[in-house]
Amino acid sequence: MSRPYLRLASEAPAPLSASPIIEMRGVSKTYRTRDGDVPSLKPIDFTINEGEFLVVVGPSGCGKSTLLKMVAGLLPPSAGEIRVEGRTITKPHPGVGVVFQQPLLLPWRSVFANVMMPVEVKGLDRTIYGRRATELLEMTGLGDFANKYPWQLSGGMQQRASICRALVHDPKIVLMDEPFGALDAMTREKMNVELQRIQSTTGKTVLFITHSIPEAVFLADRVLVMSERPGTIAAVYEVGLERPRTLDVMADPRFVALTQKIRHHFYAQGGLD
Ligand SMILES: Nc1ncnc2c1ncn2[C@@H]1O[C@H](COP(=O)(O)OP(=O)(O)OP(=O)(O)O)[C@@H](O)[C@H]1O
Repeated sequence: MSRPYLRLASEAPAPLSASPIIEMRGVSKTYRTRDGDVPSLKPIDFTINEGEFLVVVGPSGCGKSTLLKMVAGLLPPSAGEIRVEGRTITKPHPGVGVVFQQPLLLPWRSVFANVMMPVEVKGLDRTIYGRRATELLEMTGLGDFANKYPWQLSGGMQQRASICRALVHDPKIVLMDEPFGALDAMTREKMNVELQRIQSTTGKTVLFITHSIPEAVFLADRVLVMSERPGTIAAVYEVGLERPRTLDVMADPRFVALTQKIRHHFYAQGGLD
């Protein structure tokens, strides 16, 4: 039977011409707690290529955030090695921007000052990167809100500001942990279109976590499906839909077929949540 979109992990090696930017070799995680060990990830071997949009979906508690935190250098693996741009990760890497589910903006700083935080922390040129912050705010429709405070913005606007903050120092890699989970459905769709446009125009490598299968297929070059905790790679699906994508792509028979295939995968293993 031909399976144009479904490839098992072992059958879907990275294309030969692509250059690896994030490499995971035998990466596993067991949390040591007072109540005993919590095995969270079984060994994972996976490569993300430069410029790739990789989306991870999986049941609640399967270790998605754990994986992202390890790639971010915020958490050490229990075993194995993660390499970013060829270097083993032992602490946060300057070429990586991270967006969490909550915008985590500082309420006493203006939107512009929040976006500029990585520039200050890294001691980068304020004039050059200030221009970049302004451009990013304009690009995400926040140009008129640079001098406002986070509480004067809607949830979607705050999340857009946090995305600007993750991009301001021009990281090659952006890690996003359910960034749109708290948004209403329409704002979320708009954010997906925007993120997809930003990624395809800037060529960033994105590792994105979501619970939404349509969101995953809309955004991804490849969707990595994880198994239940302790999680590991259950399957990798190649999306293959042309870019730029608009919301109309959701009516494309290939989009529908792939979302169904992934959904069936989840029902077969006991559901998403
Ligand atoms: N600091 C910690 N100490 C102990 N156990 C932890 C810790 N952080 C996470 N875990 C456990 O590790 C497992 C994986 O957690 P993780 O947050 O990575 O899952 P997830 O797939 O991101 O979940 P969700 O989709 O619900 O956000 C869970 O069973 C969780 O209880």
